Amino acid sequence: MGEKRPFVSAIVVAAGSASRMEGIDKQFAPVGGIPCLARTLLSFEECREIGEIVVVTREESIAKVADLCARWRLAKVSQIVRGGESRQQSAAIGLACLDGRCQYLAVHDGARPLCDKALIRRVLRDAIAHGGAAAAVPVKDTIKVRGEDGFIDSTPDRATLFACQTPQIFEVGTYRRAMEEALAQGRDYTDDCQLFESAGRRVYLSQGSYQNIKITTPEDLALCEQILAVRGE
Ligand SMILES: Nc1ccn([C@@H]2O[C@H](COP(=O)(O)OP(=O)(O)OP(=O)(O)O)[C@@H](O)[C@H]2O)c(=O)n1
Ligand SMILES: C[C@](O)(CO)[C@H](O)COP(=O)(O)O
Repeated sequence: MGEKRPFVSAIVVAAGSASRMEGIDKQFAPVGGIPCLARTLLSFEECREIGEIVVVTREESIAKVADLCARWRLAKVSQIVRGGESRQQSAAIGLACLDGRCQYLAVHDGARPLCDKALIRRVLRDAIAHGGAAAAVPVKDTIKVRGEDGFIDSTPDRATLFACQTPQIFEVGTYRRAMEEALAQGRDYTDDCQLFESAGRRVYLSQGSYQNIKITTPEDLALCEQILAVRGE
């Protein structure tokens, strides 16, 4: 008999303001002919280890996201809720909606539509082994720390530097405690690893993918199309 698989929930955060997108609503922008958010959600839908998906969006987009879920037959989406002022607040709102069976929680940016199910599985395997894991890739450039005067202060050893991505997957009890403490103390982190680490827990860096880009500025949409063409999709 194999071991019982844990119940894994996903929170897809898509309630940002896309202020660097020059007016494009990136969650609904087409990526390979499919709205970005639908493509993101399909990867989690198709990953058999994922038991439910909570989508956090802007209030004015809730009906549009519901239509998108119906159109793309996203049966695992259990709730679509209004997000908060910061990414962490949006994650906290999603956290409050999870199925009581949830043991591991995957947090993923709605704006990363090229994450595939193999990547989700890889991070989940590491999260189960270590309590928490995040997709990450080695940085390609030499990174400089700039001083206030505009000159280079230092050059960290590149071999130790990784760009962190999502999904980031955690044992849910610790994540919940870390979130409660951070909210109570007014701490607000840009990613969930920092939150998990604030509870004294370590996060393993899993092998991410250079294709798993976050749509942040308009040229990232063109980059997505090129990546899909390389993949033959
Ligand atoms: N209050 C917020 C802020 C961000 N996000 C989500 O977190 C992910 C990563 O954030 P980012 O790419 O920075 O998105 P935006 O906040 O939309 O972009 P910007 O910072 O350019 O305004 C996105 O999927 C975004 O929708 C969220 O759910 N709620
Ligand atoms: C979580 C994240 O995607 C890791 O790269 C990132 O920190 C979120 O992006 P933001 O621009 O800081 O909201």
